[in-house]
This record gives sequence, structure tokens and C-alpha cells, in this order.
Amino acid sequence: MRPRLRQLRGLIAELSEARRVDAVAEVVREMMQGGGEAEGGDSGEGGGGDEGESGSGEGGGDGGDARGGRGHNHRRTSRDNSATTTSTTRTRTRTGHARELNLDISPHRAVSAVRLMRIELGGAFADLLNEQGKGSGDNEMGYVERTLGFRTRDLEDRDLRLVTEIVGGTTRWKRYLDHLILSLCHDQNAIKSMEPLLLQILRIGFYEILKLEMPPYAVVDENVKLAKAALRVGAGNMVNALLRKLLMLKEKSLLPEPKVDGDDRQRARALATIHSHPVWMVRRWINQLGLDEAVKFMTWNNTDPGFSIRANTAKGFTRADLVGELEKLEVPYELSQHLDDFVRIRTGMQVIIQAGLLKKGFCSVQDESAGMVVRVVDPKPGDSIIDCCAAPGGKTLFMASCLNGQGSISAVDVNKGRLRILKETAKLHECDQVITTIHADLRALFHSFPSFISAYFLNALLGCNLLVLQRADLRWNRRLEDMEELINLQDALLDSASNLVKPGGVLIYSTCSVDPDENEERIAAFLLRHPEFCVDSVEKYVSPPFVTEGGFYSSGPVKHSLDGAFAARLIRST
Ligand SMILES: C[S@@+](CC[C@H](N)C(=O)[O-])C[C@H]1O[C@@H](n2cnc3c(N)ncnc32)[C@H](O)[C@@H]1O
Repeated sequence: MRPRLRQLRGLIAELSEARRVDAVAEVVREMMQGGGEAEGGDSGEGGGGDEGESGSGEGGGDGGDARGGRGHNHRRTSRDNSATTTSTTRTRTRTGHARELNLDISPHRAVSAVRLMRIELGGAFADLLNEQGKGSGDNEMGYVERTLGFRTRDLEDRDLRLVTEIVGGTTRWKRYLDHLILSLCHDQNAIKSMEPLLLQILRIGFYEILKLEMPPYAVVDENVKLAKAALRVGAGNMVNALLRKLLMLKEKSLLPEPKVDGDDRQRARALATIHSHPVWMVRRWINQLGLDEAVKFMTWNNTDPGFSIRANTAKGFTRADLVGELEKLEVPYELSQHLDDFVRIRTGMQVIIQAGLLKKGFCSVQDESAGMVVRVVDPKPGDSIIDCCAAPGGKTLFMASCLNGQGSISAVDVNKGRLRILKETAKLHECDQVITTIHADLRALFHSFPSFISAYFLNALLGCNLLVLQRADLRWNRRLEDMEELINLQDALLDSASNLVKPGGVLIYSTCSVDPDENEERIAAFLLRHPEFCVDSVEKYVSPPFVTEGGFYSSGPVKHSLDGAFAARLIRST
């Protein structure tokens, strides 16, 4: 794999770790446009994506009505296409494969529908992040052609902004949108039996009308055209009928909103629909936080996330330098109130990416809540630190920058691919001289570390936390049962990390969660199992609003307008 593609992978992992799906999408696009060629050169896969896609094996038509089953196959037959597409031209790729260009269809809707299908049917991000990177060399318009049976004109920047907005928003609001679609269909099974592409087109139309307030009749026309071209006339008619009905109800303020009444379960169900979250999460949060706070959490989850950016002082690039660059690029920013090296931005991430600031390693996207956890670790020049679940290394790199070239960090992780990203990013950030990566399962780590270690840092986030849910697709991928498994794993990781700590050593346990089950309760259970450890209050390291009664660090969206995070300092006495 060439360095440029590796760099892009690193960026994707960094951004996705920062849980910003929109920025991930930007990097993905760049990867698909530029990086795809590098991938092809190395691996022998097709270069720009067109050739590689021709043998996908997907083909054939779909059912004759709007309920054609739930298969992956959405390509229209040529007979269907000729009935509905007027500006379709045929061109040939370098290898001679015919491709259809449909200029009638708005590119951002076609691309959004295909991305949504890939997210829903699995792996849209996973295949871009996996070790092999299979599929990441494909060109996005190739996916569109494979799925819809035609290409559209290429995306311009404005289209791309719309795609990120629509894909993120539609995914986030899925439960609410589906409730309205179902209500308007008057058929409880409508969504289950609807073909996936038709459902995505309806969700896009509903989202554009309800949340983006786009010109309504253009939304209707454009989505009808897409359904007709990508499916068939009947599907277009269905989109037309439902979107017009929605418009009429919206204009008369008669949208069928769920009523928040009845018993606890019914109220949780209604709130889960109104705020578009899984019911089990809503019930859990209402129990843990109370109704008002739970609603505030969900509201926050549904807002468009901003970004925190850390200037990489390891490369001699200070916050003043970062501010200078942002001013040149005309990206509005605020200085972080909590951390010296950080700034916050609401918009302009794309401009920053295009200017290459991330790719050159001058700065990285990192939430302030994660930065504060590093403050709790308090790394100083000369320290030796073991970072026990390190990859992809956001905190490792920040800790390394605090060491000023003196000291060491052993970065342990079980995931080889993520660890490789850490190593490459460390090089890019010019702090690799203090970082050693160790590929191992912490629970079976046989490695001899130097006799004096300053801190053992265990960042054991694996859980369902409120911040994670701001990334649009994740809330739908979590299950209650996962929580139980996670808690067992977190206990096992804590026990393993504690075995490495020598008397006088400090163990820092951190998560990106605000869930007491993952935080205070894990520490309480650990202290029962390990009376040789005691809590060292974090009050010396972070300001009072972030210090809990138990002496732990905790941040959260409602109280601090920051992502959820937790950290405990534990000192071993004997
Ligand atoms: C949330 S990530 C850590 C984020 C990281 N500290 C940062 O700031 O970028 C959790 C990491 O734990 C790693 N992990 C999970 N189980 C592990 C185990 N048994 N041993 C070592 N690493 C493990 C995962 O591979 C993952 O990279």
C-alpha cells in the first residue's frame, strides 16, 4: 500500500475514532478519487474503479411492484430504463464496458441512496477501515452504477456537502422517519416488506422535507425521478403519493407524532421515536438520568457535532500556528477553554482537510474530553508509560507530544491494523521516537517492561456511550446484551493491567462513557478484588467542574457541552 493511501487510512481511523461521520465521508471521497489509484497500483486491483467493478456479479431486475423483496439487487433492466430516463447516454470505459450516464437524476440523491443502502446492509465504513482495505479502491460512482444501473454526473463540492448532511441526518432520524412512513402507508408491515432502495429514497425525501426544509416540490420531483429511474414507474408513483401526503400533513400541522403517555415502556417507546433512538437505550437513560436529562442527551445526540482540533506541538506546530492557518483559510474557530493546544470549529472541516493540515500531521481531530483524560494521566518528559488499549492512538500521540522527546510509551493493542495506523501516524506526527508498538492481547501479555513505569493507562472504551451515538450509524448497531459482555471484558482488562503495575505505580482507567456501569461501578468492583489499590483524586489535574464526588474525572454533553468521558487514577500501595 502506498504512503498516501496509508495516510488516508490513518486519517479515517482518527476521524472515525473522533466519531465524526461527516469528516470520515470526506476522507473516504478523497480516498476513492485519488487513493484508489494508489491501491490499484499496489494490489493489482483495478485503478480508478470502473474496471474493477464490472465483474461484480450483481445484475438482473427486481419485482414488478413497489414491494420487490429485500435483496441487494436493485439494478434496473434496460427495458425499465428506456421507459423513464430521458437524458441517458452510453459511454465506454477504457476496458470497453458500457456505462450509462443519467443526467436527469440529482447526483447527491443517487449517491446518498447508495451510501445509505451500504450502511444499512452493513460494512459501509467497516470495509474502508478493515485491514485489507478491500473495496476501498472502488470509485463511488461505480457503486452508484452497480446499485442503480446508471451513473450520474460527478459530485461537486455542494453535492458532497448535501450527501454528508443527508446520509448523516437520515441515518440519525431513521426511527422517526420510518414511523411517519409507516403511518402514511397505513400498513404495519410496509417497511419490512419494502425493497431497501425504495425505503432509502422515501427516507431521503422525508428527511429533506422535514429536517432540511428544502423546496418541497423539487424534493418530490427529484425523488420520484430517482425511484422511477432506479426502480420502476410504480415505485416513483408510490414516492410521489407519500411525499405529497407528507407535505399536506406538514402544511396543516397534522403530522402523526407519537403521544408520550401510558406506562414507562410506552413513554419510552414514544420518546425513542420522537428522538429517534433505540427503545432499550432510552429506557436505560431514563432510569439512570431521569426523563429530562435523557431527553437532553438525545437532543444533543441529534445535533450536528462540531470538531475539536489539537495542534501537534511534537512537530513544533503550536495552537497559535493553527489559529493562523484557520484565519488564512477563513474557518471560524473558538479557543478551547479547557486545554491549551485545542481549538473548536463548527464548520470548515472540509476546508481543513483540503488544505492538508491533518495529512501533514500538523494537527489532529481529538475531542477535548479525550484531551482531558491525558491531563489526568499527566505525562511529563522522562516518564515511561504503558498505554494498554492504545490504537488508533489519539491519546498515545497527545501523551507522546507531552514527553518532549524524553521518555517512552509502550502502545499495546490486540488489533494489528489499528496498531499499524498508530505507528504510521506517530511517524507523521514526529513523535515515533518515544513510541513502541506491541501487538498483544492485554489479557495474555508476556512482555518485559522496564522496571520503572510512571503510569499504566487503560483506555477501555468499548461501550455504548452518549458520544459514540453522535456518530449517526452507531446507535442502531448497539444491543443491550453487548453491554453485559463489555462489562466482563472491562473487568478482565483492568485485572490484566493491574498485574503489570508495581507498588507505587499508578493505573489510570478511562472510558468514553458516562454510564456508571462502565465507570464508577467497574472501579468499585475492582477495588473489592484488589485492595492493594486506592483512588488518587484527579483534582490536581483537572478543574473542579470535572471532578466527581468519588475523585474521578467525568465529562458529559449536558453538563459540560463535551463528549462523555471518565477517568480514575488508582495507586498501588503494596
Ligand atoms: C477505544 S479504543 C482505544 C482508543 C485509544 N486509547 C485512543 O485514544 O485512540 C479500544 C482499543 O482497545 C483494543 N482492545 C480491545 N480488547 C483488547 C485486548 N484484550 N487487548 C489489547 N487491546 C484490546 C481495541 O483493539 C481498540 O483499539
